[in-house]
Formats: sequence, structure tokens, C-alpha cells
Amino acid sequence: MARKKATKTRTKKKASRLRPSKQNKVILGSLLILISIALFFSFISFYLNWQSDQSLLTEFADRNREAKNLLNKFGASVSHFFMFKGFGLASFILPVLLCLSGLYLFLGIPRKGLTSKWIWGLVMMIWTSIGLGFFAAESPLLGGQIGFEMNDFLQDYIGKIGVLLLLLFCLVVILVRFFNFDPQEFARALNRGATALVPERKPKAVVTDLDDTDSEEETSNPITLASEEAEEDATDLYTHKTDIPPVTPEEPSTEELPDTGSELKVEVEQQANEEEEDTDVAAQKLVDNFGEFDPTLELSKYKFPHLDLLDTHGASGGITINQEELEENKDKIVNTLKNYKIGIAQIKATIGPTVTLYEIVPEAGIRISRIKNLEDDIALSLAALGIRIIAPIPGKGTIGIEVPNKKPTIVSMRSVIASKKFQQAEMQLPIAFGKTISNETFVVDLAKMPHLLMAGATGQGKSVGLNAILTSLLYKKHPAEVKFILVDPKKVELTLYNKIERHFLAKLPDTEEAIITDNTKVIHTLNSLCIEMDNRYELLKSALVRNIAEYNTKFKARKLNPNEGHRYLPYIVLVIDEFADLIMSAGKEVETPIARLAQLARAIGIHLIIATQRPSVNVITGIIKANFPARIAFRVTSKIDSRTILDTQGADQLIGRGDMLYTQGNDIVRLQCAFVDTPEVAKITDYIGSQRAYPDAHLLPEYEGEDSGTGIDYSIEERDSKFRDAAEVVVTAQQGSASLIQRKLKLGYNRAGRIIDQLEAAGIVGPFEGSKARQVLVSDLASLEHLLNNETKSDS
Ligand SMILES: Nc1ncnc2c1ncn2[C@@H]1O[C@H](COP(=O)(O)OP(=O)(O)OP(=O)(O)O)[C@@H](O)[C@H]1O
Repeated sequence: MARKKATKTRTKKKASRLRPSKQNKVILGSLLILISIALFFSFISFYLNWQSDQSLLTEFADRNREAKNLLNKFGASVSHFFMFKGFGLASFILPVLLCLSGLYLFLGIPRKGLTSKWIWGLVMMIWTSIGLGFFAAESPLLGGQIGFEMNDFLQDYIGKIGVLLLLLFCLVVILVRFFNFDPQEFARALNRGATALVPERKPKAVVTDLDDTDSEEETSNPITLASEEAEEDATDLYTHKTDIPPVTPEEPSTEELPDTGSELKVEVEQQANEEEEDTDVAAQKLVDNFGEFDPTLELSKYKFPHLDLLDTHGASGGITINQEELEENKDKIVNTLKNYKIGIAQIKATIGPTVTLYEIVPEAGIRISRIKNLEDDIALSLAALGIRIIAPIPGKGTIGIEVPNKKPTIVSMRSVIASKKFQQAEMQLPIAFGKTISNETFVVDLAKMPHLLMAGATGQGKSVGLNAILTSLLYKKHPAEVKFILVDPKKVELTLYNKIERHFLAKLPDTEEAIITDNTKVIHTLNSLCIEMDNRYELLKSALVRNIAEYNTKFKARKLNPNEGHRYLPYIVLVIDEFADLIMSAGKEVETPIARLAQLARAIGIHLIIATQRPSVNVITGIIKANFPARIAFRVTSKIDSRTILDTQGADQLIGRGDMLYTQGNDIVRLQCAFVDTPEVAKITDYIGSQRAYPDAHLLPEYEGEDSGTGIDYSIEERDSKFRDAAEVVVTAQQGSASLIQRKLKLGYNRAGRIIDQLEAAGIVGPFEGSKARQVLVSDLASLEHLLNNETKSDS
């Protein structure tokens, strides 16, 4: 054992001895620089004295003879070898290369790229030597013996013109590959005209910019310069940065920027750049060779559904204005308010598809609460259902009274999909919900919501709303970009989407149907989604990005290696149609994973849409509500239900048939949901389903059912006093084993086993997996804290 160690250290020592130390690099570097200087001078003096020194070449050992070369006999011999026998004038490239290598070593510059400089240097040496041999065949000293002989050799085979063409071709290769010469850029520069090429101009611009020494200007300088000159000229950036200090002292206002600070900044930036450079260059090469990664390539012929699959539902597009109705309602409002001694200074109407908004400005001195209290009286005098009073309208100094139209206009899905707003939406997951009260198409991004809670009494338009969401996404997204998980306990609402299983749906491995209709499968799917979420977080972490959009951009730019597990991540949208049914029968088993997903899944592209008929507190629990800021309320039957879903009343005053309120945290917007009928959905799914598909639905990670463990249901009070400590140990170590808890907390085996069961019941560790340690379902301490806090809140 000891001997092994000794040999190991010996080999290590050997290896480090072979690698030149810092001092040795300086010594070697200076030696190379000095040799290059010696060669340079001896080459120069060779041209002046070669004739007189020629006779000495054979008498190198004779100490009495002296050469005229600056480096005496050594200089004369070496120069003769390189200049006369070798490459002629092109030999000057050699000291340049040696000097460059010396400087790299001396200054400790990373040797990346030096080899290619040597290769290109040698290529240029040969090319110049042949070129000079060709053009100046009568003075052999210019091309050297190699140039002359190679010329001779080539001419024997391809003739003079052949050699000339070959030389020209090599010149192009050198210019393009080594000097990055771009003929198009050159042509553009010529086009810019002579004025742009006035030599004084560019440096002047740099100086004025630098004079400003504004931090923003500093960063913008290299960009403008880089685009005008060479794009990847990193040294340029460096030089401009170091140029800054000499200019700044003249400006009194920039004194607070000390020299050392700016120097430090340059160093740090350079290091970061260098690290990234490697992957960036490799990725750029891949992109150059294969183009950006295209996730849609597998189904590249996929055709998006077209507008004709949707119906107009008799709506011509605009809304018909009934002038009489308008006047009548206005008079009624004014008279009712007059009866209560409320004067109106101004009244204005905005006509929407289902309701008309009358905006009134009361006379000075009238209290808003008085109008609000008259809601029922106004409704009575207008003899209409669904009157809603908004006092005041946020952002405006007016009071709004919404009165339903006698003849509502259907907002067809076709009209919202065709709208410019939806077509041009630059959103990750655009959804066209319908139209606002002022008849504008309302488009929101599901990715920003990031989860949606939808409630409404039966028959008020929930299923149509869900179809509108799914249709919006089907019209905008390629099958590679988004996947749906559909939970449909009623078994009839979402069955049509079965046809697009292999295009757009995701499911658990080894399951027949992608659309989930029974509760155990829902629990498994939710837990599998949690695993997918953790996997995605791992991927994001290793890619050093914060969200799915950045991750996918990086993946498309080929900066992430698929061999390391990276893959293009589609968005996943989980739709649960009847949540009440689910939570009533499965309780915590459903609530816990949903809460976890809702809390954590936003950044990694998993979004939840939950719809329920019964928006009571035992269905929409505190923990769920807290994590679903975006909510939609269709008509509900009581004010309490409206409060549960929206935190305010209003949903009880809606008129049904797609009339809805939408909130994303602050304001509440009244919308008319777009109408998409079942035959239209059938047409869309048929259209998509008939196209070429993936071999299978998108597969979610496997989840081992915890059938044996479902009986464990510890309440919070029953938990062990060391429960929290144990949870922290398990999450920190990311290892769910009883023996770990036993060791760390010094507990007996039975107690540790009990705690593990409690951790499982709390959703912190996964189920028992035989000999393997249990999977830890919480990724870090912050998430654990969050989970436990929410648990206590929802319990109280
Ligand atoms: N946006 C809309 N525009 C016009 N009519 C609508 C709209 N939404 C719903 N309706 C009408 O209301 C009926 C019921 O809608 P829907 O099936 O969506 O209700 P639901 O809330 O899902 O009911 P349940 O909970 O019983 O399934 C539809 O058949 C349709 O006639």
C-alpha cells in the first residue's frame, strides 16, 4: 500500500518536473527571443557580406579567419544554410516565429493558437520562396535554393502558367484562412466610398468616445469598432481598455475612477472571455458546419392548422350597435341615479361583444360608495342580469357600469386567431382568450402567468375556455415545442385530442392512453412530472442558465452537448379538467405534487391549468391558491365562490356563456371567451392527426408507484421531533436512507425508519426502492423550507 503511494507521488513529481516551471518558461522564452534577434541580424548582414564570407564556410574551425557577418562565422553559416540553401528572403519569417514563441513563454500567455501560427508561418515561407523563385529566378538569393528547385520541379509538370495559378490560389487560401480576409466586407468597404476610408476619421471617433469615459460608452466602443474592423479581434478590445487611463486624467469629472480599478476590470473580463471562448468557438464551428439546431427537423414538413378549419359562428367580425338600446340604457341609468339625487356630469359608452360599459363621471362632491350601494337598484331599473359596477375604474377617474347587451355577439375563435395581435404575438406560449369589453383581442402568455386556475359553475363555458387555450397553442406551436398532459376525469371533454397523441401529448411509459381519466394514473403522472422538473433543473444548472428559454437558445446554438444529457426541452402544459373530483378522492397525494410543481416549475417550462366546477376552499386550498396568481372565473353561483376564486365578488354577476373575469394578480378584466365548438376541435385534431407524427407520444420519466406505501399518512403533529433535522440531512446529502439519518442524528434504527416513512408521507423522499436509497424529491434547503412552511399554513 505504502509502496503504491510512493510510486504514485514519484510519477507525479516526474510529471511536474517535465512541465516547465514559471521560471523555466521565462528563461526559455528569453533564449528564443535572443536567438530570433541573432538570426535576424545575421540574415540582414548576410545580404551585405555573403560574397566575402562565402570562402569561410569551409574553414569554420580556423580561429584565425574572421567573417564580416555581424555574428561572425556562426552567422555566416546559419544564414548561408537558411538564406542560400533554404528559403531565401522568406527565411525572415523564421526569426519572427521564434520571437513570437519566445514572447508567449516569456509573458506567460496561454499557448493556444501558437501551433497554427507556426503552421501558417511555414506555409507562407514555402509560398514566398516559390513565389520569389518564380518571379526572380535570376537572383537565387531572393528565393533560395528551395524556391528555385521547387519552381523548376513544378514547371516541368504544370508549366509557367500552372505555377502562377497555383501561387495565386495559395495566396487566396492564406488571405482567407490566416488573415480572415472577407471579399464581401472588402466590397462593402469600397462601396462606403472614399470618405469613409479617410484615415483620420476612425481614430478620432475612438478618442472622443474615450474622452467621455462613460461606462456605457466604454462597453459600446469595442462593439462599434469590432463591427467596423475585424469581428473577433479580442486584442483590440484589450488595447482600447488599456488606452483609457492615459486619457482620463485630463478630465476632472472622471477622477473617481482610479487607474487600478480599470486595470483590474480588464483582467477579470479577459479571464471570463477566455473560459467561454473555448466552448463558443467550438459551438460556432458546429453552427457554421451544420447550422443552428432545429428542433422541428424531425417533423419538418408539419403544416400548422389553417384558419378555414374554424367557424365564423355567424359573426361578421364587427359588433352591431343598437342605438335605441344604448339610449334607453343611458336614460335608465341617469334617471335611477337622479332618483337618489346623484347628478352625472358626463356619460360615455363602450360597446363590447356581450356587455356595454357605461362610464360615468359623477358631479363634484358625490361619494363613490353611494353609487356602489345602488348596484341592485340600477339592476332593477334596467331589468337586466349581470350588471357589474366598477367604482372607480382603475387608472381612470370614472365609474363603470357594465350592462349586458340584449343580443350578445359570439366571439369566434377564428376571429381571435386571425387577429393581428395573436398572429404577431412574440410570446412563448400565446393564448388568445377572447375579446375585452372594448372589443380588443386579448392575448396573454401562459409562460408568464405561469399557472392558471379556472372556475365556473356547470355550463358556463369552462370546457370551451380550455379548448380555446389548447387551440391557441395548436395554431402557434410546432409539435416539437409544446406537449400537453390532459387529465379528464369526466372522460368525454378532451377525448378528441387523442388523435394528436403522437404529435402533442405526453404520457407515462407503458401506458396505453395518453389522456388520463383515472386517479391513480394522475398521481403517478404528477409525481413523474416532479421528477421531470428536477431533471430539468439539473440540466439548467449544468448549462448555467436560469430558465427554459435561455436553455433552449443555448441548445439551438449548439453550446450544450447532447452526450452530456442535454436535449431540447419542449414546454409541458398540464391541463386538469375537473380538479374538485380529483382532490376530493385523492387529497394530499394530488395536492402535494401540484403544489410542488406550481411553486417550482415556472422556470423550466412546466405550466399547469386547473379547472374546477366547485371553487370551494377545500378544493382550492390555500397552498394551491397561493401558487396560481392567474385566475379565470366564469359565472359562479354565489358571492363566496367568487371570493374564493378571485378574492373579490363579481363572478356571480356574470351572464354565463363564456362571459368571464380574468386576473393575473392585480386588475380584473372582463372578457368574452372565444367560442370554439367540438366539431371545430375535431377538424383541427383530424388535420394534425393525419400528418406524419413521432413514433410515440412524448414520454415522461418513469415513476415507481408507491402502492405499498400509500397507507402511510402521518399528520404533522405525529411527526418525530427530529423530523425537520432529518429532512435537512436528507436534502443536503440528496440521499434518502435511514442509515444516514441514524448516523447523522445518532438515532436508533427503528426511529430513523419511522422518520423516513414520515419524510415519504410529506413528499420529501420517494418510495422504498429495494436495495437502492430512496430518491430525494426536494432539490435544496430553500425548497424544503418552502414546502414545510406551506404545509403548516394549509394545515392551519
Ligand atoms: N365563449 C362562448 N361563447 C358562446 N357560447 C358559449 C361560450 N362558452 C360556452 N358557451 C355555451 O355554453 C355551453 C356550455 O359550455 P361548456 O361546455 O364549456 O360549459 P362547462 O362550464 O364546461 O360545463 P360543464 O362543467 O358542465 O362541463 C356551450 O355548449 C355553449 O353553447
